[in-house]
Amino acid sequence: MNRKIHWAVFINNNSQKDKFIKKLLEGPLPEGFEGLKDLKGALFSKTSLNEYIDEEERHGIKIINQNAQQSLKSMSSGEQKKALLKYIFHLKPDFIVLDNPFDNLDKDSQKDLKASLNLISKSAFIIQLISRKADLLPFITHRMILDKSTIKPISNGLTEVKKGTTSLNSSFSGRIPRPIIPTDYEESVLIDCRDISVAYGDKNILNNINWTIRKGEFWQLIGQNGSGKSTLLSMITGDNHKGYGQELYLFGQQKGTGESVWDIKKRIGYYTPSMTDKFSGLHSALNMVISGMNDSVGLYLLATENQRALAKEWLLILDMWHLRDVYFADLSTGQQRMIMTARAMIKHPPLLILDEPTAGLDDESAMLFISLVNKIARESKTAIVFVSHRKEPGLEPKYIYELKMSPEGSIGKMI
Ligand SMILES: Nc1ncnc2c1ncn2[C@@H]1O[C@H](COP(=O)(O)OP(=O)(O)OP(=O)(O)O)[C@@H](O)[C@H]1O
Repeated sequence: MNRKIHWAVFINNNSQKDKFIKKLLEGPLPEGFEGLKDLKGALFSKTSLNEYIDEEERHGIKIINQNAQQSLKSMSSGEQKKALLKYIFHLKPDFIVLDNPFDNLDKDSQKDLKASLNLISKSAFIIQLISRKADLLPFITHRMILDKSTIKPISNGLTEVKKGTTSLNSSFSGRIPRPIIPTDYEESVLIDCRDISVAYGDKNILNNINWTIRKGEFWQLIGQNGSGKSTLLSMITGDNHKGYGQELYLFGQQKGTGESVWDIKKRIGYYTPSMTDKFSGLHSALNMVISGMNDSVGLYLLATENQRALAKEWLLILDMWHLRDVYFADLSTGQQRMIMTARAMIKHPPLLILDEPTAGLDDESAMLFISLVNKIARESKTAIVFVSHRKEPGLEPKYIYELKMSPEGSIGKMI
């Protein structure tokens, strides 16, 4: 094939990305992409990965990791993306749609992925859906913006890509609303990991981790792909059976000494973007926030007046009260994340965990989201653990805990 054309399609809060991807892969082709008619396309995205994970969990069918012992779900983000790319490579598609391919990847993995994509670009057309300008692939020849459902060319460099107008830390009026009932956990130490080690078979993951999280502290957890961040989080949330018999104290009680899982869960607010896919989306923005008080999405019907009033306060702070009756599915990605964070925070749990919460957001939405997290940290007694690969401009963690990989398992240190 001759020299290839490759497109970057900038997406923002208003872009109807999913519909655009569907049209590219199933037709009718969007304007400007008619040249792809009758060509075979493949999708490289977090959503397609989640579908493969689902397939494996529900039906035990391995598709992209057929030769691996390990389940797709238990792989790190970098490992999952490598497996997907290898699978796509093997399919020999004519074009590949890349949906924010660098999300969730650390610098080294991004470099590896860039090199592989460069190679693939010699034989397949690439359409890169991109939220953050810094991610632009070097071989891209055409740039456009997806404005709602309309594709518009960018003639002059990137100047037409919307500039952020949000100023950090001044985006919300009023203070974070108080909970109806304060937490029943008043001790200063929330989580205490003493010499925690984890191995899977002969693969060492964590090596003598010592980490104490106290009331009100704002942490960022960083580390390369595969360094064990998710594994460590699963210890903290009480979900990992490898915590038994170790010096792991969750809200004052050692793991494996008859603690109730419910007592741990109710003290942690948790949000990661893939959670959003699990909701049908047919609940209003207001009801999604209310459901954070009842721990089940459907139970907003039983909400008390106080609960409704509190949810209203949150929507007002987020400047989303006018969107209260809009279906969650119809909100922009940035707005959905705000709602999910309010939902996780509404009871002021002692600990709030945000796992890669800015993945897939455009620069402006990411900035607004970070501004909300900083505000929560300043105005509540909730401790925060924010997991992210990117150095998030503007994020103001008080402490950074870093996992550094080694053959004996990652060691952790405060930096
Ligand atoms: N159940 C399991 N069986 C085998 N290996 C596992 C299991 N769970 C995790 N691992 C391995 O442990 C390592 C650490 O994975 P983990 O997901 O904790 O890393 P991470 O730092 O969160 O990575 P990422 O940033 O890419 O999400 C990976 O190599 C992963 O494959």
